[in-house]
Amino acid sequence: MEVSRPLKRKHEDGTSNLQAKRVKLLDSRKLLPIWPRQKDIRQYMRQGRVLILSGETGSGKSTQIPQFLLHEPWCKSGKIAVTQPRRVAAISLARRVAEELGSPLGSSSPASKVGYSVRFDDNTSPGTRIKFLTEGMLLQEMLRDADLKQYGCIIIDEVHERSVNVDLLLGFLKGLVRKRRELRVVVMSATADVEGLRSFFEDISQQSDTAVVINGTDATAGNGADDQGSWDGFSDDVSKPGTASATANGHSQNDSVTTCHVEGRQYPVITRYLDIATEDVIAASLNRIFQIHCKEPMPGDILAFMTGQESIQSLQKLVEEYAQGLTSDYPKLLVLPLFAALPQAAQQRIFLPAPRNTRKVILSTNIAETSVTVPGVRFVVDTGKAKIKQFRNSIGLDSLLIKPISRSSADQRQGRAGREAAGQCYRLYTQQSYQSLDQDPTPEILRCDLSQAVLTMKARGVDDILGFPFLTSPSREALEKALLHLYRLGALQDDGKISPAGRQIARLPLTPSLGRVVIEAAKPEKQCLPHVIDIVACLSVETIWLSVETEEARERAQIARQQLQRRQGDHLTLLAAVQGYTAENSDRKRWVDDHLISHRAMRNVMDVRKQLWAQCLQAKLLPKASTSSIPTTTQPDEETSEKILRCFLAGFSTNTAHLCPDGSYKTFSGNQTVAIHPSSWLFGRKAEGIVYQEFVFTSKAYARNVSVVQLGWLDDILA
Ligand SMILES: Nc1ncnc2c1ncn2[C@@H]1O[C@H](COP(=O)(O)OP(=O)(O)OP(=O)(O)O)[C@@H](O)[C@H]1O
Repeated sequence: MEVSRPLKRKHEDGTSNLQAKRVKLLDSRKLLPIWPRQKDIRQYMRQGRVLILSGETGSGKSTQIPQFLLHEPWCKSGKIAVTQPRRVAAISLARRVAEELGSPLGSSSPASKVGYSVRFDDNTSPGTRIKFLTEGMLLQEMLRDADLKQYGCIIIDEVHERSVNVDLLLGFLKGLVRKRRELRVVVMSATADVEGLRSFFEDISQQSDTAVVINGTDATAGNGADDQGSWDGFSDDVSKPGTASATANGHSQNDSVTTCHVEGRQYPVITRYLDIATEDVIAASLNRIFQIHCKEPMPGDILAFMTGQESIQSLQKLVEEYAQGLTSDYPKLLVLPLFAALPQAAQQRIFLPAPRNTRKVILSTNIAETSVTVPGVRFVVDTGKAKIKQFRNSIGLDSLLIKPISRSSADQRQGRAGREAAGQCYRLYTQQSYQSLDQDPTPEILRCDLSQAVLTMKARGVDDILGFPFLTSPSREALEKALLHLYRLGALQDDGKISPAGRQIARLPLTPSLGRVVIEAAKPEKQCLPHVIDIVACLSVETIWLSVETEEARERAQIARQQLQRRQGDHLTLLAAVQGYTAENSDRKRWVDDHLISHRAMRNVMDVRKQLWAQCLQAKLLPKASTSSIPTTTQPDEETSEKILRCFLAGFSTNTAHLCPDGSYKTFSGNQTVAIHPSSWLFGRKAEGIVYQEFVFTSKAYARNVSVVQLGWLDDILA
């Protein structure tokens, strides 16, 4: 008794805190533009199986729709999946919806109703009813359960981004709603192409044997009035069932596809443009951040959209330097970077309130562009640019290019202000430039290498790739190229079906090329998987090396990193860095400082290394572990070094080049000139052949992460 009483009280306190928060948040939920539409939306979902929902940013789509549907009779036996393009949004939305429902989050309690699942982090409990997950994770789940039987409803959020994964999901879901008559699908965004989506789903009833139109009063649907349990009442402010308001363009009740538009945003956002265009967006951002900081009252955090990790880190340095020069009359500034390669814990810091008398300045890539509400943000600074993945036909590879964003991306960015109060958005480009932007981003499926997408389809039983129902069909040539690439990787058999190796690759959270490297390294004749995992983990972050800008810093780095550098190139140098770091047991911080390596990046590498190790154990690519900790790999001898590089060659045979008499390098496929990037250890050195991980375009075509290969090794592979 003595022991259990305090525990019980703690539990009760925890529950009552959650409930108090739920009640408090209910008042703000009722003010959202979507709130008065909930009865309509529930009604649409009883009558039809697919709802295409558009509504302004901040109207309440991502947080409210799953809650509106949770207690519907048709949803009782299934979970609700809500997909997000990025993990940062999936996690923050799950946290918010758990609070709004008065539920613990994820695996923290069996009573939790809300959880999330992102790459390397499944935070759900057996009681999870609403699961936020990245698009890639839902596709991964389809490997185990092709019909997604655990779900009664799939919500595809932010569909306008048109990632390859979203297009694949839409194609699979079109087939699934035909097959599973009880499944409901909601597709939503602030800037969705509603008509295109409606006609995509239009024929789900016509072509189906099983599709039936579900009547709003039949036993399957029920009227729901008694089914709400402890759900927060909605009947106070809603319109009558079935009454479509002027803005709702729901189709007839016999139609399986319904469209609905939710009008209005909660708070206004004033948008300002530059009068004269600027090229130097870093200087313009710096200027704007300090103008806001010095003129605008507190509270009011700033969210600035930059192109990538490098521009974020440069701007962070500048803002911090300038902030030191401000007098104590001004509030303090807390700069928080946000980009994909940042560890999850560091990403989540943006959601914490700023300390007293401090203004948060979040410098982000487009990962905060959609779905997220960053508490405290009143000002958005938009550079109008983003790094966009694009397939370069000339070299046959994907590369990241800095490009102007679309108008819908600009509107999404603007929508990050005005979520808790009125906001302002500063666009660092002219109004004319905004007008000339494309309305929507080009679907990724039209601009990227499709190998991963095709492998995803093959692994989920789609043999006729050309017959797959794509929302926008990629070219036949692009699909054939992907099929050929997968065939060369050994992921497809002669008959075009997926091979056993292809299945293993599809289960790894890696590109097919890197997956092939891992599979190769596990072969008995190679046996270098632990080394390869160390290297692949390093390649998952943008770079582990701290940037060195001045000549003096470069010389210092040269000396500091001398012990780690390997004449064979960057892959083995990265391996030496991981080995040095993991072998250092007393002071890793000092070790990274001594070698001019980013501690943050290295911690991230350790995280990915751990996850990859676990996945390889699960896939039986590694022998069962005798200990739970990952051993430090040994320095590879000459023979092992060759094996490691040959593994990379197996995955990246198309990323190879040979030395020409004039000292330049020409790619084997495409005969393009390519230079070794200055960040590479091989920069300025000569080798008869090279293999590289990626192409970067700045002033010219550069190969990054490069290693030496012997031309003889290539004969086997290119034959
Ligand atoms: N983590 C949070 N902290 C504070 N308020 C939040 C949070 N998440 C959501 N909200 C509130 O709920 C509102 C609705 O958010 P929600 O994400 O559901 O809108 P949305 O229509 O999906 O927006 P978008 O199209 O921009 O993704 C926000 O404007 C904000 O007021």
